Amino acid sequence: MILGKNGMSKIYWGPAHWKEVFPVANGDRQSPIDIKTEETKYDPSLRPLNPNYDPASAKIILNNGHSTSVEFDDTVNKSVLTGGPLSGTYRLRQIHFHWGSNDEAGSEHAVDGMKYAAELHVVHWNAEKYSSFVEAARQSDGLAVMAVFLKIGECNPQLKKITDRLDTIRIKGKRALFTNFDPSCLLPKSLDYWTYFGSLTVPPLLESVIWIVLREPISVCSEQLAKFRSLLSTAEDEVACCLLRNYRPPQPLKGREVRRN
Ligand SMILES: CCc1c(F)c(F)c(S(N)(=O)=O)c(F)c1F
Ligand SMILES: [Zn+2]
Repeated sequence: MILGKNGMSKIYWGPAHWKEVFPVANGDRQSPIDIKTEETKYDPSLRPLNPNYDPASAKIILNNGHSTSVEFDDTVNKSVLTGGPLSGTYRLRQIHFHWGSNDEAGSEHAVDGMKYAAELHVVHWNAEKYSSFVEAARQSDGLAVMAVFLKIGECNPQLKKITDRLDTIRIKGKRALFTNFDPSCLLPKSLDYWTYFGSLTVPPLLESVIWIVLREPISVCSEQLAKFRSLLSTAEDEVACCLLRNYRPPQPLKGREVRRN
């Protein structure tokens, strides 16, 4: 672990320093990206997305200091994603969010330079080819992440199930039971998408993600976003610091193609 002069791991110094610890940060398939809609390519071979989730798979909601996530039981093929650009069955692992310090920015991906207020990531791994999430995360086709934009507007009643629990996991490391939840309730009406080959947007930035970015946003209101910002990035024994923003800026496309269905 490389520690800076302030005793903090360089990872916590933010995206500009990640390349010092993870050289892949300057790789050829980094995420997120700014999607230039005019340059996306229609691909007739792309199939409809087929998310199939069992609400009983939901287990816990937690604050890991970098985001809040809902973790699912991924020991069996109970909640899976198939179709779209994917070959085979990808098992649901967790969902988490990215947001900013105000409503003007917060999403990781951008569309023609425009950022949304926040972004939901639904993380899956290729359980057909690999025996664990950790192994899959090291393979070029190991992970599939569905990204959903959150646009400022009406309060979102489905998101309320999550934002109402955030005050019980304010401190980094806190977790709470969270079951009977089907993340499909957070998907927009249309499952039309853009897809491209990319990476984790958080360290270790592994280039193992097939990104599936839904074109239609869901709504979120300012009061709901304020609850995400009141989460703490610090643990019990540390000076409290709010998790005000946790998005990585767009990375160079490096010649990659973005396809659409
Ligand atoms: C469970 C570990 C994990 C991922 F697998 C992942 F894909 C992403 S992200 N932002 O690229 O979707 C995370 F932020 C993350 F923490
Ligand atoms: Zn993410």
